[in-house]
Amino acid sequence: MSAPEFSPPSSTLPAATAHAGARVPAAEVRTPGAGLRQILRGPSGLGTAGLYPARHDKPPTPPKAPTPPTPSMAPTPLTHPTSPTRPEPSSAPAEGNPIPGIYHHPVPEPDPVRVDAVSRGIKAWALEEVDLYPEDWEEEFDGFSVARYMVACHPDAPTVDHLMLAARLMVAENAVDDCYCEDHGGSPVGLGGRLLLAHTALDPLHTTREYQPRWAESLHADAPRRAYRSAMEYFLQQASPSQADRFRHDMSRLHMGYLAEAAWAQTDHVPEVWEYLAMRQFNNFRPCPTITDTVGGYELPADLHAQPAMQRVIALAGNATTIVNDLYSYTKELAAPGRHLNLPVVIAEREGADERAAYLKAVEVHNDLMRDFEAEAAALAAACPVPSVLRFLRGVAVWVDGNHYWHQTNTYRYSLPDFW
Ligand SMILES: CC(C)=CCC/C(C)=C(\C)COP(=O)(O)OP(=O)(O)O
Ligand SMILES: [Mg+2]
Repeated sequence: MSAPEFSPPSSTLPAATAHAGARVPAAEVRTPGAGLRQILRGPSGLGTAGLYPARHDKPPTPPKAPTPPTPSMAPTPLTHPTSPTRPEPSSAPAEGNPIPGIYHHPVPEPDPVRVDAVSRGIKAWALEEVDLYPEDWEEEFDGFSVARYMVACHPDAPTVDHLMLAARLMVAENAVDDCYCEDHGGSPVGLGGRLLLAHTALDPLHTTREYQPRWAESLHADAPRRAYRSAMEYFLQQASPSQADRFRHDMSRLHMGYLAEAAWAQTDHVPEVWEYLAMRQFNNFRPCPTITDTVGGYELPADLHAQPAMQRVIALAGNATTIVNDLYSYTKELAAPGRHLNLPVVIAEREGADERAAYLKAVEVHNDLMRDFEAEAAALAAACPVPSVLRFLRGVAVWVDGNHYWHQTNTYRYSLPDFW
């Protein structure tokens, strides 16, 4: 199939929010033209509501008390054994406040039935299939709430098994970050070698008969490699070859970002703000939203994914989601030993701003990235209204929203600074 021609997004095209129910200050709302609204809205006839599982017209009201799971969707029964230990709580009410002034879109509470199923499945995988963590990390594993995260980010996944693809990769990616780079024994020293060898769990070594078995054995040598290897094996059962290659490319980007962060940490270098943003474009959530089509059970063709306009949309979305992390994890990172770079810290250091002013400027940077993402996504949707493109753009937008939801509500992990 050849890609339809479309021009690069133009700033003269009307911008649009891709979401109903966005809480945007009235002055900031730019109104899309009727034609563009129609494209962004997609089909609206009888029976099309199921295409927009995350769409809602009003911000959700937080539940007052835990509600029993309702069978609102019928997930495919999990084939995994039920975990012997307690999975993350699934039906607790959402907690946490959004950062004042942050531009975001609230999402409905993730389906508790699915959260429960993914929670059990991921715990069983972590404990029984990849021996991911020692017992005393269990609370932290549960507190991460990966099931709630993934169910919020992928409301269009056709089955729980599809959600499990995203959940395993998310856990594996965090295991590499924790064990190789950060909290759990990570260090910048020797990181390049560790990351490269772990990367071969995603992008296999092709070598001679003599050396192949030693490599294959190495993939079981530590938790990050076991997790990468297994999560990728599952992913390959569902992904097409080009979806798998897209994922490998995004993971190479991620690993390059980890290396730049580590190099700066080793020399205690604080980059300029734009340099930090460049590093964070690579040390980034990008590999997560870009699997939205695999998790959704369809494919954005490789030639459409590779279009510069699509690449720009993906990069802006990844950058917005990652600066969300910098903002919500700010106090956690300040409390950690040593200096941990994040956008407010770098702005304070390089632009001579006090902590509060730097933080508020970082919120504005995030908001600008979000608006640019939405404007470029709207322009691309208008220029290339191919169904897989429209669904992929919606999938990325929903991932952005689910990611904000998870950061806001993960009060086990994050808390806001006292700036307001
Ligand atoms: C899931 C995934 C691809 C993560 C890659 C990069 C990453 C770990 C983040 C974007 C999160 O940033 P950070 O390391 O600062 O995480 P915490 O603030 O510790 O939650
Ligand atoms: Mg962080």
